[in-house]
Amino acid sequence: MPASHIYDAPPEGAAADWTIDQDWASFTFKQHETWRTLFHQQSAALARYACRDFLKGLKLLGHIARGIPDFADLNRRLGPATGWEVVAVPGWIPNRPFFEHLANRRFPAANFLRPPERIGYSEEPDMFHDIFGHVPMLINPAFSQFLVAYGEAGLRAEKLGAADFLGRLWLYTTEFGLVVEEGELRAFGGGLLSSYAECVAALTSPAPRRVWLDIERVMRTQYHFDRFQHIYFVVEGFVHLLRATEEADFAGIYRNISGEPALQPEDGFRGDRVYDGPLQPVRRGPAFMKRKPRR
Ligand SMILES: C[C@H](O)[C@H](O)[C@H]1CNc2nc(N)[nH]c(=O)c2N1
Ligand SMILES: N[C@@H](Cc1ccccc1)C(=O)O
Ligand SMILES: [Fe+2]
Repeated sequence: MPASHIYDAPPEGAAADWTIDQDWASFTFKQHETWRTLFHQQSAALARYACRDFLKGLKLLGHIARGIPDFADLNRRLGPATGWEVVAVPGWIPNRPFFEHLANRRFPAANFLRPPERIGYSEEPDMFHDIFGHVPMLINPAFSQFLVAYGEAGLRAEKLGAADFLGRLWLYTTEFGLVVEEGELRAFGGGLLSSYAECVAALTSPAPRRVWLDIERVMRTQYHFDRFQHIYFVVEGFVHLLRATEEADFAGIYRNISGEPALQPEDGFRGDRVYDGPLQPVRRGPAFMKRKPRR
């Protein structure tokens, strides 16, 4: 069982809002090396696979190529460019503080880094996943506002006991969401952008189901947390995602679906609008995977 940083009580040193000191000085040369390897592998691989605003956001954060970023330094750039700040958390925190941070434009980022042997895929969100996978997308105003609307909806859902249903909306958009841009299928979900292996599968494999986003359908659908998804949802664009979230009657949806069994990720569903557009071609491994010509 992989080491899991899942907390139901604030660990030693965490504040009441679950934030903790990033303790940037504690990271070793080896950990900065792991970060640099992750950064260069992922950015080389994503040029054709990531949505355009992710690539733009990554350029803005370019200095994080050098090694593990000091969040205080990162925030000096991120704040003026997006209105967000990154706050360090010890790992997976309960719904309430998580929603609270998002509603106030504070992005919770894990304060630990995956070990070198988990470079291609990590079963749990680590700092690389949060900073590389999620933060660049904050420069897209509609997506950034979607996260705020999501946090606010989460705080309301929490009162109804519906937070886990809303967690599915996060998972199938912010974690593993796909978007069509100029006719091309691209990834915007942080869980894809921080994992080359799953990003390629989500964009090129015929195996997973791909369905146009419908909020109620997403909230019915269970997910796997620590392996590749069996179904991916496709959005037409981020304004569309924001609009759908702002207009959703989450209380009504919750009443509709809470009495029915959840859909398994493998299940189809009546009314699914299947995405039948083009997939991405499988490209030869990115630069770092090309065999060096034998001298
Ligand atoms: C931010 C992190 O990468 C991950 O996406 C989110 C997903 N949903 C979550 N939901 C809760 N309640 N707590 C969390 O820490 C997270 N982490
Ligand atoms: N699989 C992602 C991390 C992740 C795990 C679980 C949920 C979301 C994201 C990665 O390798 O970076
Ligand atoms: Fe995430």
